[in-house]
Amino acid sequence: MAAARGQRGGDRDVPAAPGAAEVTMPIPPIADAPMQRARAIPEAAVARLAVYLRVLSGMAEQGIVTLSSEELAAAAGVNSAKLRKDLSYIGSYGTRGVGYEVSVLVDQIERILGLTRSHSVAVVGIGNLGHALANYGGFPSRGFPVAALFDVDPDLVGVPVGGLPVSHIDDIPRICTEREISIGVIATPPAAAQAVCDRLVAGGVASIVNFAPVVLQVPDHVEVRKVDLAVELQILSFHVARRADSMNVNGSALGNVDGVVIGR
Ligand SMILES: NC(=O)c1ccc[n+]([C@@H]2O[C@H](COP(=O)([O-])OP(=O)(O)OC[C@H]3O[C@@H](n4cnc5c(N)ncnc54)[C@H](O)[C@@H]3O)[C@@H](O)[C@H]2O)c1
Repeated sequence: MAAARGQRGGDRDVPAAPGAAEVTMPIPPIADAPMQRARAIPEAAVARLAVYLRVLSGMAEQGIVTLSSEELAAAAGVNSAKLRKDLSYIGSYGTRGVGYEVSVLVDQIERILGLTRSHSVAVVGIGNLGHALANYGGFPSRGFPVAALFDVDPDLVGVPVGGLPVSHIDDIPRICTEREISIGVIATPPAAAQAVCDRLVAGGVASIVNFAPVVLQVPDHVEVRKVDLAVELQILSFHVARRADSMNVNGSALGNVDGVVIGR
């Protein structure tokens, strides 16, 4: 059981859309980047850095050596001013007339995101979602090997999923400690999520991705990211409603959705 619980280390929704309210996050300690420890990066910018990294990695695979901020911004779907601001957080300003060196930028972003070493992942709840996550080949190649699977269902325990046998949840603390699991993914029904979270914390897991629609209570040193596709759909719905509403206003520059007045 987690001893001290509090909200500081509790759920944080994954930033949904560019332009969402920005929460400042301290850069985690990175052994080989001591100069950057003291700086803080807005949480939404951290999410965008991960997007830039994905785009840059694809470009590196295509043999692209340098690119301009406009090119990278277009490929990442953000405006170039925001991109330059994001890259300034990591001390990367590019070279006038040349742009950014792809390999250098990849290294810098990987260091800031703490991706210079791999983070072993445990998935708990091997149902529909857990099966998909366990079988997804994209995690190991991005530095997140799935190293443990857990479920409570006796029909699943011992059965390999994605090449890894499912273990019983009673073994979460021991196996997580032995396999040095750093990230736990919770894909159980909501009623089971808190107890599963407590077991992961007891096994030394300090980063949790929670798919269950429930707010988890965790000690301060534990970071929880809550992933909720329904929230993403609701945000899209909000933007659709906002666009439709502003069209109905017939040429007016303002729209009104559910009592919220939105400037265009
Ligand atoms: N966030 C999202 O976008 C999103 C999308 C889909 C599902 N979900 C959520 O993810 C969770 C899983 O959804 P699903 O469709 O895979 O459900 P599922 O019913 O197919 O699978 C749940 C699994 O959890 C296991 N389980 C039950 N109690 C457990 C416990 N105490 N410890 C360990 N395992 C336990 C079950 O045996 C089962 O294998 C649900 O909470 C669902 O609401 C979230």
